[in-house]
Amino acid sequence: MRIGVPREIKNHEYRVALTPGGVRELVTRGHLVCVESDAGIGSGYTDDAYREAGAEVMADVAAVWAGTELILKVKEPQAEEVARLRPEQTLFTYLHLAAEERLTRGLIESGATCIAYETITDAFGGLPLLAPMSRVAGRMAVQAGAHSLEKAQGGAGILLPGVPGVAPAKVTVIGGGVVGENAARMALGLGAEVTILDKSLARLEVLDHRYQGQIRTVYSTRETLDAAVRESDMIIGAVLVPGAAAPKLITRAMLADMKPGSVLVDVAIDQGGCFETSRATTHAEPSYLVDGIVHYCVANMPGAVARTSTQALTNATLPFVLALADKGWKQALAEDAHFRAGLNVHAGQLTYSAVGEAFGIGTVTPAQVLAD
Ligand SMILES: NC(=O)C1=CN([C@@H]2O[C@H](COP(=O)(O)OP(=O)(O)OC[C@H]3O[C@@H](n4cnc5c(N)ncnc54)[C@H](O)[C@@H]3O)[C@@H](O)[C@H]2O)C=CC1
Ligand SMILES: CC(=O)C(=O)O
Ligand SMILES: [Mg+2]
Repeated sequence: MRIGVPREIKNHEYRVALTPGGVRELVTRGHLVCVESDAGIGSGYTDDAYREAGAEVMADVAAVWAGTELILKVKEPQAEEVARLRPEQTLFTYLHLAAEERLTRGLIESGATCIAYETITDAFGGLPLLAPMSRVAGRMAVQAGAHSLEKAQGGAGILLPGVPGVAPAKVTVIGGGVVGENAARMALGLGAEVTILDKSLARLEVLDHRYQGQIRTVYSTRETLDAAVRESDMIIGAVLVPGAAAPKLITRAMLADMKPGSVLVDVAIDQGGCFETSRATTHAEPSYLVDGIVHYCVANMPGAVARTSTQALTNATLPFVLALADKGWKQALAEDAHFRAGLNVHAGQLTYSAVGEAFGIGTVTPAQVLAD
């Protein structure tokens, strides 16, 4: 199969969808991999490293898209990339469609087969291609939040761990999944006082057991959210309803109850955000103030630590990439129900019901598509 790896073009996105090691795996199996010049440079991989691994490095981005059957990316396609997609092509990348109606309609119109990393499932109820980046984003959320608490960023001027004689900051994490647990671990390690809110008692039980009282676990209700808003110096939004738009858990009116200069880090922004006042930002201008509260809402946080993130992402995607290349999308998805859950769009039809519900678009199931 001919496989294309374009350079990522989203603002301050430095990851790449395949390492030279991944290229070598594909080439060894007889596939042809076309990598756009400088696609890996932000992650520390030179064009020569890709050539040595057996890739064809192409300066012309149009040729990478035009000459290949499978396109591997990291971030959702930008408008100029959607325009390059063809009906016979398969696109494998993060999509986060429930947050972007225009992109959803664009992919439907393209006629291409679009498989989202973030909706692929595993046998343990997890999301194995979201998890590596959720670990990165969870850990980064505390770094970003700590920076945002500094006066120069509009923050309250609080040092997360405090110092002897001065109390540490209070950090609340809403959603104790992969992002939430990683954020809580970092905040704990830095000496903050950490609380996790979740709707899942089973998840809170796991966290309680794992952290042996070092992290408070609280069932998420209107009442406990109100208390978190009043008491916290930093709140990290880390909820997920897979594939669906994030629920708005903190409204604008609630900001009035927060301490001035407190910080909201909305990691769930890639699914639309879980705070009413969140809007997606980029690493160029990551935060803004609303009613005296600092908002950090970068939708591609792992892009800033591209070397770590590219390696972690491609470790997880490679087995799925190999299956697509060896078998073609139809057989690969037919043989694996968890991989099939990644199918979001095929031949002009939406195949993911939570996205259909978000935008009032009719859907068919992946199983129906495969039966055709
Ligand atoms: N901004 C960025 O750069 C990145 C964002 N993300 C996003 O972070 C979000 C979280 O991802 P993961 O931690 O991997 O998901 P996860 O599925 O591991 O965890 C989500 C948690 O939220 C809980 N939850 C759901 N609804 C809730 C509610 N109403 N109240 C309280 N808790 C609730 C669930 O019980 C679950 O424990 C996703 O939207 C993901 O796409 C992930 C990586 C990078
Ligand atoms: C998960 C995601 O959207 C990211 O890593 O950018
Ligand atoms: Mg996005």
